[in-house]
Amino acid sequence: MGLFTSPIFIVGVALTAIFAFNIYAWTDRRKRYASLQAGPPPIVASKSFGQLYPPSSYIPTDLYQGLNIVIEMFKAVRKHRFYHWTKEMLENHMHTMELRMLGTRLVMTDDPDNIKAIQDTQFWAVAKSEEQHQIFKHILGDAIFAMNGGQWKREADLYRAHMSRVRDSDFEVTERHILDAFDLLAKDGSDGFDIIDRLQLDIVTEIFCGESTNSLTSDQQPFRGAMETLQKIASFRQLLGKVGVYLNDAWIAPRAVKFIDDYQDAFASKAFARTGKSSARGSDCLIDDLIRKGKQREDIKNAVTSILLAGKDPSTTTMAFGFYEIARHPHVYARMKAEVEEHIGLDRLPTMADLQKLTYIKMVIKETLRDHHPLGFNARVPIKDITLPRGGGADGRSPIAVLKGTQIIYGLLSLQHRHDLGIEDVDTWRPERWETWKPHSKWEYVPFNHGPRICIGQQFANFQMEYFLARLCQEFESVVLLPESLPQEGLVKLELNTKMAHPIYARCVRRGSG
Ligand code: HEM
Repeated sequence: MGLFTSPIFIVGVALTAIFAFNIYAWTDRRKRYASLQAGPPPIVASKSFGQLYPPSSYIPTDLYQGLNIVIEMFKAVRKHRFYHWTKEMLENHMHTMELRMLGTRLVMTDDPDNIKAIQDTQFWAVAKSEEQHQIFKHILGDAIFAMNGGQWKREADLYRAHMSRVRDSDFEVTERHILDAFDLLAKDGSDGFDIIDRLQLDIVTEIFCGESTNSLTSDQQPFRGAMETLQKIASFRQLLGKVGVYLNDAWIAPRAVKFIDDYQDAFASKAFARTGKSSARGSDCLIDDLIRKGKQREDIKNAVTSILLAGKDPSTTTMAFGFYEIARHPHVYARMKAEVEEHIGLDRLPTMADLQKLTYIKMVIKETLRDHHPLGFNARVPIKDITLPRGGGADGRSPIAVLKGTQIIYGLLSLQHRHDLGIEDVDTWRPERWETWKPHSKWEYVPFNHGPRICIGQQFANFQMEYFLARLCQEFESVVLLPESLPQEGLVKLELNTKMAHPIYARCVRRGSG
């Protein structure tokens, strides 16, 4: 065996190359920090969270550093305590910190000034990352959620025309599916989360994709099952950072990938068939409109699952947590019922003008969005070296540098639970707070985003949630949580959004039945 082929030589060369690369990367980063006149935020170093590496003494050992953090993170996710885990770290690191895990560096923050910079003042300097795009490819594809720049703006304009308002026909569609949902809710032992999720799926498929899935009237839920599998895998891949990008959903769940592909295909085929007929140019739903605007088959397939996720998941989570809280707080439900009886009565369906008068129900929704933010976290990547206003210096109030390509994760759930921002009983669900309280700044309450990338469906979502709660009050005398429901305060299941960790078993008694 020659010198150049001996294992010791090869290992030696590899180690020297890794070392040289690390030194180069380290020197480069120091230069860039110097030109931005700011350093990285505190770096999370150990299990105790208390120790920090001052940025200046940073040792170039990215590859293995952070293994302990990765292990802790997965333990927290398994116990549905990822949110607690990040919140504790953020509190111990002045609300902005750097995590180094398996070769990935990410900045995490729940500082309102940083969130303002990301969503508004430095909006064009940050983007949705290519890594996220790859990880969520089978769910979100190349549609609006993955787009950036001019392409995103054009797509958002197309969506806005359909999603930013409520049409008269939306009332009829919503009511029809709500009646199916109420039949299931009236049965003891059913899971409120499951019913609300099916309700939202049926409504959104009908309104935006032209045909309802009618999952409430079927025992088979293959689409929801496949989507849940892919969302779980994507969330897992996301936690693995760069390593996760190289995994492939099809290796882990080939059947779910195939099912979703076929499902998108079926929707696209029907939509092209509808819009292709010269006599009837399809319906006025979003999907048909996208085809009329020239979108190709692959765009339509991507749009189907994006629309379903955007239109269903956050509303489901909010409505389900709202339902859970109402079932635990009978005095809240009593006040909601009184409001509906006063402004609408029991004999007719709510109109848009009626919904505007339901100020207490609006508070119930606002409080649910505060206490149980349905997205929980969000992410962006700078497309050039930038500074964010907070997180540096001894008190965390000086700017920090975030280099191009670094993942920035911002915590919305933890932002809305910050004790130090002056919110009384911050961890208590209390709709009445909204009678006298409002956030100091709009950047302390961010359920729908602010800035250019604000939720396009905000008005539609509020309509759906208000209508559902008003109809619940008209239909059911009482909604009471059953003892078999496990407590789920602060627990969240990470599946792209922050879903409920456990089913909600409640007894819903119809008016006049008892
Ligand atoms: C409680 C319910 C909802 C909440 C809290 C919510 C929240 C959000 C948030 C925070 C974003 C920004 C995502 C990002 O920055 O990556 C977003 C985007 C979006 N939402 Fe919603 N959403 C809700 C319901 C809906 C509904 C019902 C629809 C459809 C009718 C919808 C359509 C969209 C769309 C299309 C986007 C993409 C906007 C873009 O990237 O420009 N949302 N939503």
